[in-house]
Formats: sequence, C-alpha cells, structure tokens
Amino acid sequence: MKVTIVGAGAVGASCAEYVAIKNFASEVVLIDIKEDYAEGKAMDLMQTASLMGFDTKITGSTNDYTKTANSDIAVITSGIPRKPGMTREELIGINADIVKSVASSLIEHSPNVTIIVVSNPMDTMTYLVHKTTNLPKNRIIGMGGALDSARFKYRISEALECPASDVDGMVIGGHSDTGMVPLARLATRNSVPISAFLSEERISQITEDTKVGGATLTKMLGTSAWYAPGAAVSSLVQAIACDQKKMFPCSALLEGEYGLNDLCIGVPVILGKDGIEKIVEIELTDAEKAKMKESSEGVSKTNGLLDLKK
Ligand SMILES: NC(=O)c1ccc[n+]([C@@H]2O[C@H](COP(=O)([O-])OP(=O)(O)OC[C@H]3O[C@@H](n4cnc5c(N)ncnc54)[C@H](O)[C@@H]3O)[C@@H](O)[C@H]2O)c1
Ligand SMILES: O=C(O)C[C@H](O)C(=O)O
Repeated sequence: MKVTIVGAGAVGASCAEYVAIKNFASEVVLIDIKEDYAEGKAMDLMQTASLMGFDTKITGSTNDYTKTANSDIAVITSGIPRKPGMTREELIGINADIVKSVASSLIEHSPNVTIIVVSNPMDTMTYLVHKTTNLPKNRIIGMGGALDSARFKYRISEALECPASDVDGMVIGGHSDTGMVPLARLATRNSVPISAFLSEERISQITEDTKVGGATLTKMLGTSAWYAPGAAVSSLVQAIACDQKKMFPCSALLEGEYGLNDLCIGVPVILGKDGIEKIVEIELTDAEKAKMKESSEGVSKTNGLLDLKK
C-alpha cells in the first residue's frame, strides 16, 4: 500500500507520522515544492521508526512526481493555511491553482489513485478536483467532517468530564466557521443522548465552540492546527487502505442526496477500498435540513469563485 502526501508542512507531516505509527502502509512518499523540505521531514520521521516501532518506509521528494508513481492513496495538503482573523474561504485564490496542478500531476503518475483533499477551502477544493480531473467520483474525498466530529466529541467530553472514547457524535455540512452542522440531537455518551446530561444552553455552547474549532486554534497558534487534522486524515487513509467500511462524514460530490446537487459537502459516507463506497442518507429534522441547506448555499457561493475554464 503506497500513500503519497503532497505538502510536507504541518498537516502533511503530521498525517505521515500517524499513518506510519499505525503501521498499515508499506510506503509513504512526502512531496513538497520547497527544496529538500520533504526529504528532511521524511528523514526526521524515519529516525523515529526504531523508537515508535513502525516498518513503514517514508521518503521525501522535491516536486518529483515520478516518485509517487502507482500510489494507491494520495493526500493533498499543499497550499497556504489561514492566519488569525482570516476565513478558510479567503485562501481560494492561491490554493485553487496549487490543488488543481497537484491533482493533475498525481493522476498522471497514479491513474487509479484515491485522492483525499485537505487544502482549504476544502469543500470547494474537493469540487475543483472533481471538475478538473477524470477520476470517478468515489475516488475523490474531502476531509473536514472527521476532524470537526473529533472536535465535537472533545467538547462534549469536556462538558461531561468523561473520556472522549465514551462519546459518539457527528458533524455534517460545510467545513467552514458558519457552515458546520453538529448533530447534537444524535450525540450520545454510551448510547444515552447527551440531552440526558446537559442543558440546552450547554449543548448550544458546545455546538458553537465546535463550529469555530479551527478559528479558535488558529488564534492561539498563529496558524491553523495540525495534530488533529493529521490524525483525522490518517483515519480516512486507514479506512480505505484496510477496506474497513467505516462511516465518516466526508465531503462528497452530491447528486440529489440530501436534496443537494453539484457540490461537495460533508455527509456520512462509508469508506473502503473503493473510496466512498456509499453515501449514507440519514433522516434529518426540518431544523437540521434548513441548516444543511444554508450551509450548501455558502459552499456553492465559494464554488462560484472558481475559474473552471482556466
Ligand atoms: N480540511 C481540513 O480539515 C484542514 C485542516 C488543517 C489544515 N487544512 C489546510 O491544509 C493546508 C495545509 O496546512 P498546513 O498547516 O500544513 O500548511 P503548511 O504551510 O505548514 O504546509 C503547506 C505545505 O504545502 C507546500 N506547498 C505549497 N505549494 C505546493 C505545491 N504546489 N506542491 C507541493 N507542495 C506545496 C508548502 O511548501 C508547505 O510546506 C492549508 O490550506 C490548511 O488550511 C485543512
Ligand atoms: O481552521 C483552519 O483554517 C484549518 C482547518 O480547516 C481546521 O479546521 O483546523
């Protein structure tokens, strides 16, 4: 199983580290445009192999896509992250050109690859890869909901003063400060709805904190987060590589599901060896449907800024 990660920056390197530590991939190739940067990150990570006990071989390359040939899975983290006070949508101008050219180089050398898009604004970058490549739609996946759901579970566990592993919950919708739809109604602690333990006000606070999870960390760190993003991507990579048939909210191209068309947005999907093997349509309340519609309008508006004729 060969995994390529484009962008050896904070998220790319964190993802490489978690993939290696989980020890399911034979090879991880890191690629970056900065001279020697991916090679350096790969060497540093390989020097943890004997300490962490993994056998995955990590190599780095400065923009040489022949090294990525025949990758099974590729992760795109190349591009710029936001700074405090910015929205993810403001990154579109620089990141769209980068994501488009990276996707094309990846597919040239790995025609059967499954691509996981991470660069922001992620739903729009995922849509861009759909619109500018010939990969089947199940092989293009946007990562946002897995991270947002992990943050949602963290906030719930904080409120309940319990381990996050006791908590289940999911965030669907767009990966943006206003577009996320945390499904608090369905969140549980060991199958018991969180409303049995928490007031409506506390749940509403958790929902708001979850939606601005990325912005909160960006303000604290001066750039956007990387540990949880890297871990979230590594979970998607593992689900595909190990054909786990696990359900994650991912940005998927919708063709009528949830009453939405011609956009990529976070919905529950089953991930296995064929990428998105199924989009799971769950019954939403009218209020949740309205939030999902509003979120989709935001994503479509950002998609409208893409120049797809270039
Ligand atoms: N979807 C998500 O949930 C999520 C989470 C975290 C970060 N992100 C996004 O991921 C992206 C990367 O974030 P980061 O913190 O790792 O940034 P970073 O600056 O640490 O790393 C980005 C790397 O991309 C490289 N790069 C730029 N252009 C390239 C190209 N054409 N080919 C190859 N490499 C190229 C840069 O040299 C840099 O090393 C940002 O757009 C950020 O907003 C998304
Ligand atoms: O917040 C960001 O800009 C990065 C990422 O999308 C995140 O949610 O951490």
